[in-house]
Amino acid sequence: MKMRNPPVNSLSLEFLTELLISLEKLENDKTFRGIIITSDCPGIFSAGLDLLEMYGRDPAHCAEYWKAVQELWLRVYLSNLVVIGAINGISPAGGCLLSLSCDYRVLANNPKYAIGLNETLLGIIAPFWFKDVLVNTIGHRAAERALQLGFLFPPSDALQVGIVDQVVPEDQVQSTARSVMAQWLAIPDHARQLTKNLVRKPTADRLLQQRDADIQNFVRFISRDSIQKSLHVYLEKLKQKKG
Ligand SMILES: CCCCC/C=C\CCC/C=C/CC(=O)SCCNC(=O)CCNC(=O)[C@H](O)C(C)(C)COP(=O)(O)OP(=O)(O)OC[C@H]1O[C@@H](n2cnc3c(N)ncnc32)[C@H](O)[C@@H]1OP(=O)(O)O
Repeated sequence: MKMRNPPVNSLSLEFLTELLISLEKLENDKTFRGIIITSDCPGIFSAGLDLLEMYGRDPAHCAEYWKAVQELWLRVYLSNLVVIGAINGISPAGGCLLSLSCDYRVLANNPKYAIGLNETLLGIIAPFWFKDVLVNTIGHRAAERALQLGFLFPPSDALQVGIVDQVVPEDQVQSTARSVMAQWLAIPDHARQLTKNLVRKPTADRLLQQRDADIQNFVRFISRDSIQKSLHVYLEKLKQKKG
């Protein structure tokens, strides 16, 4: 699955909906047993959640958006398919969550391709289920530092801390992802799927048990004047960077 939402594969409501529909189709087609998620935007896996879906929007829109974010996460995280991330670009925040929700992550060895949950740098916070997935992946202490400081790990650090499973030369990302897929597909589906569910269900259940409350928390938080100001400042910084 090649993500194509130029210029930066930001996860807008429309794009999330497209991804959800595509995933659902693949899940329902029994001839598919695995997917490789990668990007069609040069140098960018995904810029994460679309800031314009959270800035200057009314509460109803924010609620609809957050529901779609939750939905995509649950679908990828709990997918019965083998999901491999072929991460061929930078992957901050929501882009990192998408990567972390794969069963295996292969990152291209380019110092620009940083990955991490950088929410605090925007003046916002990673929701508890983003945090849970990071803690599950790199452990409590490393996650505590990474989350507070908004670390974006370059490939060598990303491998060392375990946020990705493999770092390979850029031209080998897709072929490595395909070899990894072959290994994973050698396992009988039912055994692998039940095991995946056993490991991941408690984390997903934490959100499933409080989805509506999570949406309300998000809407309350994102609608605060101080948070809207932080988003404004961050968006202006992105604009000014262009010069
Ligand atoms: C108490 C209870 C709390 C409950 C929950 C509360 C909290 C809310 C949590 C919300 C979670 C959010 C997670 C996220 O994912 S936030 C998004 C984080 N993303 C980023 O920080 C990345 C920002 N982008 C960049 O750093 C760069 O754009 C880049 C990806 C490195 C690419 O750089 P470059 O190639 O130089 O491209 P430009 O910077 O020029 O960007 C082109 C274009 O795209 C716009 N853009 C970039 N990123 C986003 C984005 N994420 N959303 C929307 N738009 C984006 C950028 O502004 C440019 O637009 P213009 O061409 O119009 O100027």
